[in-house]
Amino acid sequence: MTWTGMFSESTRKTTRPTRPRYLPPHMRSPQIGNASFLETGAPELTRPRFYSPQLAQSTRGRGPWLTARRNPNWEDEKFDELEVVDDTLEEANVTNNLEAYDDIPVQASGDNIPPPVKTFSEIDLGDGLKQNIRRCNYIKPTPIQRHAIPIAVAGRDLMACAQTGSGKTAAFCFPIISGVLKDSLSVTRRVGGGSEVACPLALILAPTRELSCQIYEEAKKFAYMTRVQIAVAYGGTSIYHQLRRLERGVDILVATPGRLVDMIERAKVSLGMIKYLALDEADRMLDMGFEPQIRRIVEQMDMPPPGTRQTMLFSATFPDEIQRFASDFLLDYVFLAVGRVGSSTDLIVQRVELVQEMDKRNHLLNLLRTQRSNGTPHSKHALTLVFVETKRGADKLERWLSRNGFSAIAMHGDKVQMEREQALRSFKSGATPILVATDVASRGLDIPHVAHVINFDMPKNIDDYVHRIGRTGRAGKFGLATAFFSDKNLHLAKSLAEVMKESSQEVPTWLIQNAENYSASGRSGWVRHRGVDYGGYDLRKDIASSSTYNDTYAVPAIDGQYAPTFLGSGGDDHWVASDMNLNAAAPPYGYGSVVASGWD
Ligand SMILES: Nc1ncnc2c1ncn2[C@@H]1O[C@H](COP(=O)(O)OP(=O)(O)OP(=O)(O)O)[C@@H](O)[C@H]1O
Repeated sequence: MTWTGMFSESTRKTTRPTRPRYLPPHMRSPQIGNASFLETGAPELTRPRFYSPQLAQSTRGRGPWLTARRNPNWEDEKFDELEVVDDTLEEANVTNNLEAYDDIPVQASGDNIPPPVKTFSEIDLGDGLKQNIRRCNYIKPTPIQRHAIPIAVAGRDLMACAQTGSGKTAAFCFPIISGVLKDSLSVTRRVGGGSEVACPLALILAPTRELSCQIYEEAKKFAYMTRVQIAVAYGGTSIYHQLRRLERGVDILVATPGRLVDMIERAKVSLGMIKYLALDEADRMLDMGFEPQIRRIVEQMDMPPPGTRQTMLFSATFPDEIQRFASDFLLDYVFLAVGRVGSSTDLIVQRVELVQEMDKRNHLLNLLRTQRSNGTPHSKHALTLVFVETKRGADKLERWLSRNGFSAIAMHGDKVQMEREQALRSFKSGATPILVATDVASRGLDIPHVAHVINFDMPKNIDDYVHRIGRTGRAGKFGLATAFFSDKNLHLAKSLAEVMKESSQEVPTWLIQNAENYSASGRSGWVRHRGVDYGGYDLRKDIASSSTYNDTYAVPAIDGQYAPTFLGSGGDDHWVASDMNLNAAAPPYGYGSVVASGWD
């Protein structure tokens, strides 16, 4: 029986035949070709290669689509009984274009790397989890999942980089859930003096409240009916309810660092039993903002040391200095880079426009008007995410847009948590199709139907740019990203041009010119490490050049289809984009690494 067959059978058995079938986010109505709605030269995008007419047919006209929701009675929640919202989209094109990632190069380094798999069924994940993977309609693993899951299931520490929207959440959730299932299931353990202390086996840390909620929701789906207990702890909301929940026992705790430290200090959570530690957006978690808290949690509370616990770090970007920090938390780890990491996928059409600060608002209005007249004005599914630099700027732009006939809502760190959640809900549902946000929304959020990301203000660095635009073009779908580039952003010209070039985007001549002028003026701008400052590069290779350390191994072939290619042997072969010769073809990947193509 095929997976699809089994899935249909299980839905037939449901006791609520009138309820629509659960559809995971990536199977819901996509914005195919919505990057072509701008008149001003946006490339026509073609229908994804893996479009399924059968699925589209079977869902057409059914009306409601399903979305996950937070349910306080989580224990009673049924996988196929999640909240239903009305979907007015006539043509419910259902896509699964994950084949878009097929040709992505993969670099793995470390000792004795477990080989990748081609299917989920090749890995011993446990029946319950496998059934949920089918329920989620994850037919085949994405490249990061193909490589990372076997490494993690083998118990290895892992530092993994993969492009935004390519499925990293499942890549760390599956091994954790499967590991917890294999360990005897925990309940709240009583420690000392009769006080109730929750002792989770796994801890997943994320930088924002919204992202921790999202991971929690995902993990709950993956762990549905497995008896694995999952809870979430994040700030800005009542700690009392979260503590009550923990008292009922927890195996996997998803948390933001601040709230977790609070709970540990109140002796409500102990990390003494942790076997699995995952840091999502790991580079953000270890940068200057979070590093002291993370160090405290990982090194100064009662968490078992590296070697006793398994540690997994995931992000789309991994700057050198963060890798240096991170290696303190890891033991004999595998470094995995899927794709030329940090470069965004060519699923995202990137446009950059030269706009002076004072003209930005009018420029935005024109852009949105054009979008409205060319696009699908009555569809609430073409969502636009506008990034600004400051919280005040977000509020002001929200008001300006509303005054000018565009329904917009702001989200930033000065809003209370309820307002933040409300803004996100309103945006996700399409009720307010424009979200004006600060970087609080730049990382990890998986919002279906984000068709257009506009960098109204450019971010401080190119990593943030990559994460921001990664809110569109996810799970193989197409997206559009527009950047307003002003005099204030000259330091970003070079790295922006490089990111665009590497994602096969057309780089405007004026941008290249600006980058050259900036370099010529003696200022270095955003300096990239060997052409990959924003992306993934195993730092241990630097050690290798000054010692006998040799850490790069071929990724083993699968059925002869997976022929690794050796692309060079040292730093000299690397493409260094410093001369700004951006039109010269850069080697696709390098770093003296052994690379292999995507997953088939
Ligand atoms: N194997 C799969 N098959 C189908 N869909 C998948 C698969 N893996 C992940 N997805 C879907 O892809 C989308 C993106 O996944 P996810 O949010 O994990 O990306 P990510 O790599 O963590 O992105 P970011 O870097 O922005 O955090 C989600 O909607 C998820 O449900």
